[in-house]
Amino acid sequence: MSTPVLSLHGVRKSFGSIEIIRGIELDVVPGERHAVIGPNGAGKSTLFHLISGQFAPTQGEILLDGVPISGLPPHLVNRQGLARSFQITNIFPGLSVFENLRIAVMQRFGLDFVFWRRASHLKAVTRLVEELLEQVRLEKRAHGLASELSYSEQRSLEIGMTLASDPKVILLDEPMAGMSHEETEYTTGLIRDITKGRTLIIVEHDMDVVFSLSDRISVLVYGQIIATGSPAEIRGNPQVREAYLGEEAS
Ligand SMILES: Nc1ncnc2c1ncn2[C@@H]1O[C@H](COP(=O)(O)OP(=O)(O)OP(=O)(O)O)[C@@H](O)[C@H]1O
Repeated sequence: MSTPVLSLHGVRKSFGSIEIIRGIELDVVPGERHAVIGPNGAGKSTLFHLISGQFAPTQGEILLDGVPISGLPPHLVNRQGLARSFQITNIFPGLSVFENLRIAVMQRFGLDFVFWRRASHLKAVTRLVEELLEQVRLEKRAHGLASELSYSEQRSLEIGMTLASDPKVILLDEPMAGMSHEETEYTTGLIRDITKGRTLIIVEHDMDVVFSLSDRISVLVYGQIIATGSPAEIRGNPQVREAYLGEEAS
């Protein structure tokens, strides 16, 4: 296995006296699409909060490209190269699709106003925004208001904003939540395209999506990873079937 881009060693998280994450060991390799699945309340969201810096672990270490990030606040974790989708609430509904993406690109550079007055710099930003529009297939909607997009288009925009920082690792938290079958199929294709050559970690309840999209799957049960493997390995794992997948995997 190549050197992991994200590693968790002995990661634990307690709230008061209750331990929710109970000693996670996980290596995610560059370029893989890795899903985390598990029953309700297993700790998937908590795990994402730990990786993206919303929570600090009670114990253990998280490394991004070999650099310790555990305990860093979200904006510094983001600067190290990890981007997490923050759902539609992150979109500015009164701005156009183009303007939303431009804000995300400008945040990436984080430079002051004087920088943005240079025409050449603005042109470079516009080019990046146009590339993102193409990647998330929103070119035709560029000048419409974000609030006028369909639900799945808003998710696409939000994914585009996540890509704007050119992250090493992308975290997507239930991207298909609330989507129709058609929207789910469309968004799965989009995620497959935009994550080519990138590293994705996804939490998703739709098992068709998980098994078709992932290179590897980790199964989280009661705060512990009980198995990590290819979709075929996970499907055939008796412990996983018993603890979680049950008849869904058949
Ligand atoms: N800030 C918190 N304080 C106390 N308990 C918490 C906190 N956040 C989460 N928990 C508890 O941790 C457990 C795991 O929650 P979490 O949301 O991580 O699970 P999940 O696997 O994402 O669930 P779901 O699939 O339903 O989204 C739950 O019992 C939850 O009540």
